[in-house]
Amino acid sequence: MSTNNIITCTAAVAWEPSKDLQLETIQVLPPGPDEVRMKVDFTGVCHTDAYTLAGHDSEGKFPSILGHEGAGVVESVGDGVTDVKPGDHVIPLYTAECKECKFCKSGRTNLCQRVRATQGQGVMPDGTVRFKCRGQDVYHFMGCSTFSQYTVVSKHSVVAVDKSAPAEKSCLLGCGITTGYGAATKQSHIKGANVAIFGVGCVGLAAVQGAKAAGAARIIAVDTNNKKKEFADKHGATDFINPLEIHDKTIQQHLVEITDGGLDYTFDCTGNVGVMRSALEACHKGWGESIIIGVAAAGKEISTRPFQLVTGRVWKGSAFGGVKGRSELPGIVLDYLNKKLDVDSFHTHSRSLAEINEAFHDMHGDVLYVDL
Ligand SMILES: NC(=O)C1=CN([C@@H]2O[C@H](COP(=O)(O)OP(=O)(O)OC[C@H]3O[C@@H](n4cnc5c(N)ncnc54)[C@H](OP(=O)(O)O)[C@@H]3O)[C@@H](O)[C@H]2O)C=CC1
Ligand SMILES: N[C@@H](CCC(=O)N[C@@H](CSC=O)C(=O)NCC(=O)O)C(=O)O
Ligand SMILES: [Zn+2]
Ligand SMILES: [Zn+2]
Repeated sequence: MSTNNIITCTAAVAWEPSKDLQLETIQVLPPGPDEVRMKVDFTGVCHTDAYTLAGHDSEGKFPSILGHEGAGVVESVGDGVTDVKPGDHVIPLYTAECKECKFCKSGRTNLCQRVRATQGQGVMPDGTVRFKCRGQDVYHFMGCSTFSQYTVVSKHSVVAVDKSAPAEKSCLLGCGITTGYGAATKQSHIKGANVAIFGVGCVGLAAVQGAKAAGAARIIAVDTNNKKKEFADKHGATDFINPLEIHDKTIQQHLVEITDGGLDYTFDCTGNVGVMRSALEACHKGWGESIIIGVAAAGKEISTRPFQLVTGRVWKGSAFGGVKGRSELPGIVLDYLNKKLDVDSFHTHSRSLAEINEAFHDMHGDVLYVDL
């Protein structure tokens, strides 16, 4: 049943790049056809939010409401919405799934394109926004905008999940954990493989966990921060290497030496293009595959000698872990509830919405959530 009321609530607005978010009273317009308005109960803060706020995203729009790692409850739905209803516990999806576009039907990717163009422009699929602040339009972000007590998303960008999942934990499945876990578990030959994961923050640790769950033989965590060793070990890494402690050779030379020719799979979870090169060149000749997960700043480019690819190494990438949100995320939430997937240990801090700028400052090296 559609609704016409405007909700007045609080949101953290990003007015301009590199400035603190401002707590504002905003108006959230009713959901239009094929749209869902939800109350956001909890949101994580992801490095991609920080990267966009810092002005590093070529698609970044201001003023906007950032945040894309949320969980909450459907408040109302527009005409044409059948998959979710008021009261459903939901997770918004920055990687939509319409189940009808060429991409969705290909069976080869999770990158649904149904709402992607307008999402990148910070607007709803009809080209308008649902947020107003101080009489001004405010842009959406990644189709989610979870740094608001209420948000509006496309029906293709939201999925209902088990009501028993605590939202302060399940919100983390809206991005970081699913991204790393999915990227590892979806590699078809990872069972018995030798794997290296570069950068073991939230995404990399989840990739470690996924590699272990999928039966990888050796899981080497590579990180410049020795404090991450304890976490990598806990999630299932067999080795921890700090590249800053490798002398007289590159990290990729070292990895190739200690793995009898290189890794079957490597994952970049740093967003650093130099690390991406190392990860590719640490792959085994003939078949090693390197998966780029990290998001590099606008204008950055990757490079390697083409010979690296001629001789069989494969460079590819992964968004949201290759996970199709509406089809697969409810199952991942169940994996969490059934203790197959550890989410709890990723929850390190809690903050109120009023403290969201502190949450950004805290984020370095940690995963946290914000109580709305
Ligand atoms: N493709 C996708 O769908 C998604 C991509 N991302 C992206 O993934 C990336 C990782 O996110 P997240 O895990 O939250 O980030 P974190 O910053 O938490 O983790 C990165 C880790 O890499 C370490 N590191 C930094 N430089 C190097 C280096 N040269 N070699 C090895 N390790 C290094 C960092 O150390 P230190 O602690 O000292 O900084 C940190 O431990 C980000 O770029 C993020 O934007 C996130 C979600 C989804
Ligand atoms: N907008 C950026 C690219 C940002 C990016 O790569 N986003 C990732 C998700 S990062 C999540 O925390 C992603 O899924 N990309 C696929 C997509 O379709 O956006 C730019 O313009 O470079
Ligand atoms: Zn994210
Ligand atoms: Zn689609």
